[in-house]
Amino acid sequence: MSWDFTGGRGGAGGGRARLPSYVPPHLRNAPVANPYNAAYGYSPYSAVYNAPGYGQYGGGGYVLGGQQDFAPRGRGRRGRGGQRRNEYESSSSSSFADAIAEKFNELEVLGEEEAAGGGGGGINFEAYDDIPVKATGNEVPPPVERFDEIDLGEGLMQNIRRCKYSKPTPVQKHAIPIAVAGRDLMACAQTGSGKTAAFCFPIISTILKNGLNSGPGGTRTVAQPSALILSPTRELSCQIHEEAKKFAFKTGVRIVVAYGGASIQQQLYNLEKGVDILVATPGRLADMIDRGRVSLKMIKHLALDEADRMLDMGFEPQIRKIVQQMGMPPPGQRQTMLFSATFPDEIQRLASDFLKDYIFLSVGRVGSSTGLISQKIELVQDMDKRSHIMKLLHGQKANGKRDLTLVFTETKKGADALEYYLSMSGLPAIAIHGDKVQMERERALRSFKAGVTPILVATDVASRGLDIPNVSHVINFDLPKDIDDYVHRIGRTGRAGKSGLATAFFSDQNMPLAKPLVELMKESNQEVPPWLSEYAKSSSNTYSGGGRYRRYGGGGGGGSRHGGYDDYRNDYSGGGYGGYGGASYGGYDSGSYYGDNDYGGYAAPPAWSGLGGGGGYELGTEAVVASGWDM
Ligand SMILES: Nc1ncnc2c1ncn2[C@@H]1O[C@H](COP(=O)(O)OP(=O)(O)OP(=O)(O)O)[C@@H](O)[C@H]1O
Repeated sequence: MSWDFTGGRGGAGGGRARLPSYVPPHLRNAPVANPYNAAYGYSPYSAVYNAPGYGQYGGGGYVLGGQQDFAPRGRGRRGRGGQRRNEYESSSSSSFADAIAEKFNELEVLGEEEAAGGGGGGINFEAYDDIPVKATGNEVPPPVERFDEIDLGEGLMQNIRRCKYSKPTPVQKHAIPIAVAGRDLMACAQTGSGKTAAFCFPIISTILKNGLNSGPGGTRTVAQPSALILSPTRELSCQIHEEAKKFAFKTGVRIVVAYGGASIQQQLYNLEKGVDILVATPGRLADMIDRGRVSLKMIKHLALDEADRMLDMGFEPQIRKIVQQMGMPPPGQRQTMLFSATFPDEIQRLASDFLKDYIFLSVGRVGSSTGLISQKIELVQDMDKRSHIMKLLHGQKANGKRDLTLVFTETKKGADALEYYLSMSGLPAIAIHGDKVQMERERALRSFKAGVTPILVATDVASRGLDIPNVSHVINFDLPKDIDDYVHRIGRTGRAGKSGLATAFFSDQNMPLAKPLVELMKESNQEVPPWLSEYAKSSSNTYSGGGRYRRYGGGGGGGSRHGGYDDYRNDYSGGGYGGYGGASYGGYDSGSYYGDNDYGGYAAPPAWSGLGGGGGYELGTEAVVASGWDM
């Protein structure tokens, strides 16, 4: 990938997004357009990591093997000008991604042979070879090896070829046939493994088969989408919207996005033009329903991305209201699909209320990180963190490392302070968190993606789902309290078969995380520093683990089945959800992150607690309101 910031992005054509006029802190009062580019330059991000194959695990699942190389991410080619606009696109935002979508029409459609996997776009996804796959439930539809084994419809197939998705990823191989068969699905697959397409393709394909809800130019005042995709953050909803538009390009399927912090009038206007698929954050959607502008009574497909987060204590009441009390057809009359990289049992249990006769699919050592990410944990006390990160970033610069670096802090204030510190020290950094207005958030993300400000300091608002090419390094300046949050954070790198580095600063305050961190690193074949193993041993007597929910544990107290999440129904023995003994990580860490979000103003519900050892779950009494997750 090459970068040119002199007149828009890439190639020679017109109609591209201009760089934002925003000037990041380090550049204020400086005349240079892109000092990082000047100082560092950019190079292609092309490393392919050959991860060791994972072993199979038993228990009735089917196991995938063989070659699974697939094409690079569907960014397509840059270049060739033109201002043509996708006639079906909504125009809610003139984002950077919009400019890419505009160019989509220009992309060459691969020939059948190439699309069937001949070329694979030059990237070999050997990392996914022998990945363990398990599907439980009644009459599980068999997986496919190629997209054209399923009747997805010619329009969608063309777009798949345009995206240069030459082969389905493992989660797509399994999830798409299940979803196209109309089955409910709870799917757990590693970060960056292609879950978005896994739920978008079946939705688009089924809508195409069943007929469009409303063509462009309709004038409904109450929008009645037939599919709803919910995600926890505004940025993620925008990203899903952009992806879905590419998949539905020129098919006539209308996709609209609704999220907080942006003009509701514009979004309502987009809905009036007709909508088949609504991508939304919960707060804005509830607002639109309350205003009588959206009706859910025609919903045939419901997808929750980052589903464990959506059913986590901060969101669960809102989601339950939307799904159960706002006119949506009940399970059985709609299809429900839940996707995430992590799926604690307690969340699975909650989620099962929304599903009927569902299939649980786990792909990869789910809940663990992918072997594509090389993890480094360093012992750094709080007072030394700043000097340490400076060394790290300067080292990167000296090594010619020119890709993007994402730095996570625990608090919004911490993010601002670190942004300022780095900027003042001559490093081009910008912050994103929930106290920034939406425009600032979007600008920060754009500036980061474009490489203008190649260091993004973020709270957990950026920890899930975001697919940013070229993020080669994730630094946990502050480690999260919960191991699953760590999994999602480091998952911003090492995506779609590429390798990445994740460095974490571990301080005394992170002792509760030592044990789950060691387990996770071992599962991902990472080298565990001896001091961390020692910490893990000593902390395991004191702490019950670093997670809010149970991650591991064998049914009936028999230790670990495998490292990660499994269908919670396997634990069910008719008398409650007990038997979480053995290696179970229970417990709830206080200090978690239920801050403001885009529907704002709710009191954080009671915390889950006491999940280890005895089984079941109970409500605790502490309502924790803190800093990181903020939309
Ligand atoms: N079949 C495919 N061939 C090539 N690239 C693909 C394919 N499917 C998805 N991708 C690319 O892989 C990248 C990651 O996909 P996606 O964002 O859907 O991952 P994810 O599993 O949802 O990750 P996360 O858990 O972090 O949300 C995207 O850039 C996407 O375009």
